[in-house]
Amino acid sequence: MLQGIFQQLRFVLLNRHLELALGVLTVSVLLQLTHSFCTYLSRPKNVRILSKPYSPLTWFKNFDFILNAPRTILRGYQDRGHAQAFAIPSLGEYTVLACTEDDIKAVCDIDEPVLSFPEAMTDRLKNYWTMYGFQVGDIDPHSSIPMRVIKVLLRMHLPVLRPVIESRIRQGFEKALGKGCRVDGYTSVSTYMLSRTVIDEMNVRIILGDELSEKPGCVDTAIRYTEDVVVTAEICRQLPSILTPVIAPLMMGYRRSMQKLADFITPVVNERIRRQLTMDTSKTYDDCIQWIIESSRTPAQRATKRLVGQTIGILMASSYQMSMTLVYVLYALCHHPEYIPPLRDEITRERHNQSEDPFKKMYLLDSFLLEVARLNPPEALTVQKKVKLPFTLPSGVYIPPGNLIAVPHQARARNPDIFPNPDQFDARRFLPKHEQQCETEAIAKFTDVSYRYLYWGPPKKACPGRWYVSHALKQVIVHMLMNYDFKLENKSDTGVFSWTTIIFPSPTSRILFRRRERSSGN
Ligand code: HEM
Repeated sequence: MLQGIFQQLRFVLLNRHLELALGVLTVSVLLQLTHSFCTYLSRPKNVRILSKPYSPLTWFKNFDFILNAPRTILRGYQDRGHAQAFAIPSLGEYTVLACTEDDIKAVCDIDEPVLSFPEAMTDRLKNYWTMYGFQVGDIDPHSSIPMRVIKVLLRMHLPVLRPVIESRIRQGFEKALGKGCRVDGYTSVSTYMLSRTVIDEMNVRIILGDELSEKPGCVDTAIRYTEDVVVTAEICRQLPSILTPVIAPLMMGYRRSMQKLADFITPVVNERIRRQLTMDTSKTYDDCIQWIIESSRTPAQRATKRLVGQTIGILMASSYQMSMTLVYVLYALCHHPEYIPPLRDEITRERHNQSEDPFKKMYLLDSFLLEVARLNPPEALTVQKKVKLPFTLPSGVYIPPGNLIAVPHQARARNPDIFPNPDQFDARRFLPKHEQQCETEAIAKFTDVSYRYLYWGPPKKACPGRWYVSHALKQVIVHMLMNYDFKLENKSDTGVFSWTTIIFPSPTSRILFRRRERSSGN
């Protein structure tokens, strides 16, 4: 019987092209209609919805969401005087945007089983297919392993890792600038590629350790892998989820970056486990692979594939947002060179003081980073959560399960009631009015979290990597400022483009670097 079905299928595929095309079209239209109807049934109530998912133009509107989501969200936020929640149909569900202080606090503070951040991320990143089978779930239900590794162990080791990070930064700059071309005494490089190379040189060492970061091809494979994940996940998001098990492996298999990365990591994991089991302490390690192994306790957590998937997951979480932030730092320094001399003075002063934490009193640097991040978030939305149980916001908006909820972070950063003169870049915005107050008042740090400034997510469960990000980015900025002069090749080439709610820096921008004559030798 099975043979008969295959023969019929073969016949249709070979001889009935027209019927086949019509069949595919009919199934697609039926799927879309069913989908629109289901989306309509689960629409949020008591809230303004910016457009209707069941209109015949839905597919075009999906394109609008893909290409213009940050602009649509900004308009929706401003139209209502920043004071009311609103909803937009995204790609198969509604995203409700919480705008009032009470709504925002509720979205930040309410978690599983009502609202879920991991589920929103799983839907988006298709972890199982893009992170070597890694899934959040029963094996480590509260993500305690990555939390301990990043929030406790990595943060604790930052002072001892400082020289290692510094040498990786130097290596990253040399590698990126080595590929540049000479222009009027400067070296011209792609701003994005420079940032990626420096950040990934550093992250690969911190996460995968000395041995792998020195292995030829490992850093480049890591860069290719994170690019592949973003492209694969975003394409799968546009298609019916039933196609993910087919499309995702095909796309991830095209350059084989995930498998190659796993091939680099697996023998190292196995060797480290062997050493742990035989109590061989002849070598010590200070990297995330080691801390993941030490933090994994149950047999399921300690399975090699799970340990490799967990490592790859952390590598992915650490990569693209950090390099995008470095691009925006470069743009800000080039567009506002007036901040370069005071930043250099602050660095020189703190070097003379030789304090244990060299960044503790670099107040301007913290304020500068807070301002760069305020105006250049990597996403238009923050605190993105999937609604798992029916949920009503304090303002009365009712959201059925299956929808998304989030805070319009980028739009809020331009709200004059929260940040006066919001469109102006002011690197001193987060500093007290008088310099003397820096010694007596609590000064804003780049790692601070608050309901007003949600760059790191919800205050009670914010990004665990923020201390590493802050520390590492400050080291990169200090290295750049003290060793190089730099300027953009074309100042107007620093725009951004968006794909759904992700905001990317322009890939065409180029930057010119030249060694400073009186380099401090950092
Ligand atoms: C500029 C760089 C970064 C930004 C802007 C950023 C921002 C965020 C945000 C907004 C969240 C979501 C929190 C939530 O809504 O619950 C998050 C989660 C997370 N981040 Fe980061 N992040 C950055 C870098 C990193 C790095 C370098 C690491 C790892 C070393 C990391 C590890 C994580 C992890 C593991 C989570 C999930 C936390 C959870 O499950 O609750 N991030 N990050």
